[in-house]
Amino acid sequence: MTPTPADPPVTAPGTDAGTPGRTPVTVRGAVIGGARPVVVVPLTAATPDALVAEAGPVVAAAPDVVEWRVDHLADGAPTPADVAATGPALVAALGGLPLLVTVRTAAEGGRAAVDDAAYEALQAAAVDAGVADLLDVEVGRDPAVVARLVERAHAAGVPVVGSSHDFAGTPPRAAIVDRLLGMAALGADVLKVAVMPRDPGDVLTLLAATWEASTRTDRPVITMAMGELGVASRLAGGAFGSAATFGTVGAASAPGQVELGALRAALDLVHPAR
Ligand SMILES: O=C1C[C@@](O)(C(=O)O)C[C@@H](O)[C@@H]1O
Repeated sequence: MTPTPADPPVTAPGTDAGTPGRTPVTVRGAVIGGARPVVVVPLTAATPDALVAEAGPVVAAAPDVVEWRVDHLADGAPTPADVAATGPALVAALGGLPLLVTVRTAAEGGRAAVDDAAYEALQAAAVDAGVADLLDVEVGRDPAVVARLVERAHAAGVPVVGSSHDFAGTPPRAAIVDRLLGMAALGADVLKVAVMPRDPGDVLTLLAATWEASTRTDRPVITMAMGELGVASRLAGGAFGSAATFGTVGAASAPGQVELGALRAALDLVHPAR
């Protein structure tokens, strides 16, 4: 980018040296915003039994964080009671690995066709059941719902991952940066944006926005360009300031996710000293 007088000093992402005020989020030993991106593996089973079974090989592969895609439960129609009943068994199966709880709505590429009230109830159930180490909150929902969920999570000591998905395309760089920084203003502790690239230029836009945003906030930023075109962002996003990357052990939860072993090999190349 072309620095303007208003721009803060540019520093290497993921290094504490020279990055005043960078605030990593640490959950059960996983440092989000540390020297190297954390690897997150999603679980997408539709029934409680299948979810616990799905967790087995994931735990064996030892990712940094596990994501529970609650919207896949009950074939896309989970109730708060389902969350409260299923969550503890999953947590027990995870053997101490940190759990990110996500209800991905249909509007953002997920399975849950829920209104704001139902969305809030599902998320609240996860917090109240004590199963979430991190809570994904879609910042595009009703602002009052977002504010209440952030407050509820924080009252329970649960950091919030603000999230926004654009499955239709890639907004301009400034819009992506505004979206990320806007999440911080809403109280999110980690700021996450996923976009769908239409050409390689869109991937560059996403990476440029990642770098810019990560120099303008102390909070960890997570980004990815989805689909085949975006794979480079999942492998090398850490070099541009992204604090996490989603990989698979079995089922993927979004297009373009890379198998965990291959992802780790790439991270070893991109972040050799860490
Ligand atoms: O927000 C994200 C990122 C993601 O959409 C991806 O593209 O890897 C996968 C989702 O499961 C997760 O909630």
